[in-house]
Amino acid sequence: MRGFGFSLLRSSSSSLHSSLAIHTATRTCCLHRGLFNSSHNCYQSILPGHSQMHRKGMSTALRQHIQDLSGSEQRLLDKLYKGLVGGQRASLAESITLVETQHPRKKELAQVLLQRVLAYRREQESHNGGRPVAFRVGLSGPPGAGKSSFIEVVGKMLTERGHKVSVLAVDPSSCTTGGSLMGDKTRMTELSRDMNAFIRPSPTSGTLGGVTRTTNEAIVLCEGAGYDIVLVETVGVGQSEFAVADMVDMFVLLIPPAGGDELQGIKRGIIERADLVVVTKSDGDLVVPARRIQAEYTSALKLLRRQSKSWNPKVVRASSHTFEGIPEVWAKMESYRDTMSASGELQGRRRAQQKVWMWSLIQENVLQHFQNHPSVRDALPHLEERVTKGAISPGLAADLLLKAFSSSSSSSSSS
Ligand SMILES: Nc1nc2c(ncn2[C@@H]2O[C@H](COP(=O)(O)OP(=O)(O)OP(=O)(O)O)[C@@H](O)[C@H]2O)c(=O)[nH]1
Repeated sequence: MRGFGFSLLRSSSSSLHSSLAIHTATRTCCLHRGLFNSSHNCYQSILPGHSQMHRKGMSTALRQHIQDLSGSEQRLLDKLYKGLVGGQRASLAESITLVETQHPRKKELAQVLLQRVLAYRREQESHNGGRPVAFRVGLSGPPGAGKSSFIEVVGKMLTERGHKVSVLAVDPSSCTTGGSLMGDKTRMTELSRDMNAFIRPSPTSGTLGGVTRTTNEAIVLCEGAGYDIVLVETVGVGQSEFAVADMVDMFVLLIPPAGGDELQGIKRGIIERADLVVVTKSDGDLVVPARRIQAEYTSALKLLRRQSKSWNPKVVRASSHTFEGIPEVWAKMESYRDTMSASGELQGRRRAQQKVWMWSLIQENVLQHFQNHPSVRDALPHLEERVTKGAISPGLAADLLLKAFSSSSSSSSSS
């Protein structure tokens, strides 16, 4: 029910828009309301696949969107959609740029495109016996763990085997500092030249919530463009690895064969989320420490609560330099996918992720509306100053701001 989940999700944020009376009745808002006011059946009516939709005519909800589009907007979306489902990389890149935009109208256009891609992907899934068309793998590890080297060799191996691989890199540093932990050097040089691979860094600004949304949406677009393996990479810093773990089928932790200090940054919580731990750089002099780390993590994992009824997390060693262990790592990943899919847990995980995604969107939107609300903006500098001087407590300041927000929201919505 992915398409349904997504439609509902957009409508939730839309309902917030209107109920909080943040937006006036602009054309943009009409697009939102068109979707929000549509009946439950309208959401379901966008579920039929692409060709079915064309046979029966477009769904009401989607048609409502399309009526509000100008001719040039419609042409742009048609061009992007056709290029994307036709597997054109340029169209995929342009579509991801559209979902990353901050421009309100373009954001709306991105949602129309996503609805169409979701409907198309559902059709693909139904041809696939209801099974997901792509395998989503999250990869995380401390800086220098060997992530890009690993993705490069695994990605090359997979494209040689006939897969289409996309790599989405989520860089948490871009959210806080505007800098980049991952983007400053050339990464995955060979894979980036491979015509069956698509590599895309996360946007360089915005909140983690924003990056989470755009990464989730980029995954949908990559799958629509025919990429059957989607790798989502992140550095093990901040909360981004938890966000990534919440958007993939399998979460893989990459650990270098380093001493205790270097491993201290690895959070216990994230080890619990790992379905597979790969000890990297297991070659030459590093084989001995790699074996030690493998043994340590194997015993540590035994003490942790099991996440799945059908899969026990494993710890393996691999070297991107010698290629030793790389095919075995992929074999473990396939075995995970098959086991979890057969038990239905994979599908269950995806369903649960839809809810997490919805709430992260709501959080992002509500906070943004709150911060942009005129009454909040007016009161904020003064209250912040009083809080920092210790004149009032943070709790009281928060209460006053929330009161200013809710009283003027309710008066504007009742007028
Ligand atoms: N010996 C050995 N060195 C490796 C291997 N894989 C990566 N390295 C080295 O480890 C260093 C870091 O590798 P990267 O692949 O850039 O690691 P990363 O995790 O992507 O690093 P960030 O981009 O900083 O997050 C480089 O100097 C690599 O040459 C390996 O399999 N064996």
